[in-house]
Amino acid sequence: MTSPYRPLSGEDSSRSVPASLTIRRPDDWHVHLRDGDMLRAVAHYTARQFARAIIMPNLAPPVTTVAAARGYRDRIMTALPDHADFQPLMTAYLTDEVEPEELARGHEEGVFTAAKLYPAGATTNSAHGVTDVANIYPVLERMQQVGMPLLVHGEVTDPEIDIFDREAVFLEKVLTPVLADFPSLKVVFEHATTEDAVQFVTAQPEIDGSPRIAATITPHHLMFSRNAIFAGGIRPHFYCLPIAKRERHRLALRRAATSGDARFFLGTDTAPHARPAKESGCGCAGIFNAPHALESYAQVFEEEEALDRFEAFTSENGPRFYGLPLNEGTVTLARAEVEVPDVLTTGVEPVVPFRAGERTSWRMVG
Ligand SMILES: NC(=O)N[C@@H](CC(=O)O)C(=O)O
Ligand SMILES: [Zn+2]
Ligand SMILES: [Zn+2]
Repeated sequence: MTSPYRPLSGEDSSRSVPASLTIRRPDDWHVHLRDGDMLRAVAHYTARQFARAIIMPNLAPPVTTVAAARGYRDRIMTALPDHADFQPLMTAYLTDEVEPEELARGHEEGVFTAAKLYPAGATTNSAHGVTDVANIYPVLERMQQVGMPLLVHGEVTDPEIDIFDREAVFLEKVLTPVLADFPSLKVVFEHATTEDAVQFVTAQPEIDGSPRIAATITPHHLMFSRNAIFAGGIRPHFYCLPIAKRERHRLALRRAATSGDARFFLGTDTAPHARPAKESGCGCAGIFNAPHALESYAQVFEEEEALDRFEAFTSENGPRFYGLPLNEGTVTLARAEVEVPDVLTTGVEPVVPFRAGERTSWRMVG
């Protein structure tokens, strides 16, 4: 089968690529760990590579209260091997009904790091999301007051809007007024997929010399364009939301991620679904990239000849934006291949990982 990825440009022998790379321990600023059997099957992949992760709250039912977030945090820690050195950073799922005081209390008590806006119907488990951003204005007011960041799945849900345009329309119709109405609210534009989003983020003025908006970028949106979803047939394991866009956008994301600009940082959006739920007449959106996420990012930075900016993207820009300390300790990647399995069968249900059957060009070794 031909690979839908851009070929490694490492064939050029005039370029010197280090045999290994040691960086400050990284964090993952956008992760779906799920719950129950799936949580137990996947959590260790994220904890192996990352010191901390922003845990998405789109469970069924969603995580909307401080008590639910504490319970979920405990289940995550229980699912990990003993002595795992990993800190889940919890988020609240915004609904039309969420109470501003519940969020503020969760933030004050150190349970909620941030709150997540899913427009109702935009993506997996978003049925309880916000139907009109006007409904959460009192919540945004309170978040702005207490300095709690707003994380957004930035797509409009109007079925009249073409799926490839939903991110750009969200920027204009939803995010622009929110930023104007809440001038000191901090925002993370999650899983940016368009040149429009890159330009939008870089165009926003800073507050007192610090960015007030940043964006996470996934490995998969850096590695393939929408052609991969249709390469020789329909390939459900390349389907996620926001959907991959045309090549021009992928190249803009690669420039942003590797630029060293502090407003762009690592967020894998690892989103496991059991194989039957992906390989279906109506397959779920989401790509499970946790097993080799760092390896994938390293490959992109190598291809862009930007390995000197890798650590800023993986380990510095995120904590600085969130106002958290940088991690102590390091991880090391070697310029060596790993064969990604076709399917992972350690859980109750099989899950197909990102890059299944491919060889990575980097390997995390410690
Ligand atoms: N990214 C996805 O395609 N899916 C995510 C939800 C999300 O991040 O939008 C999921 O929870 O499966
Ligand atoms: Zn999303
Ligand atoms: Zn996500």
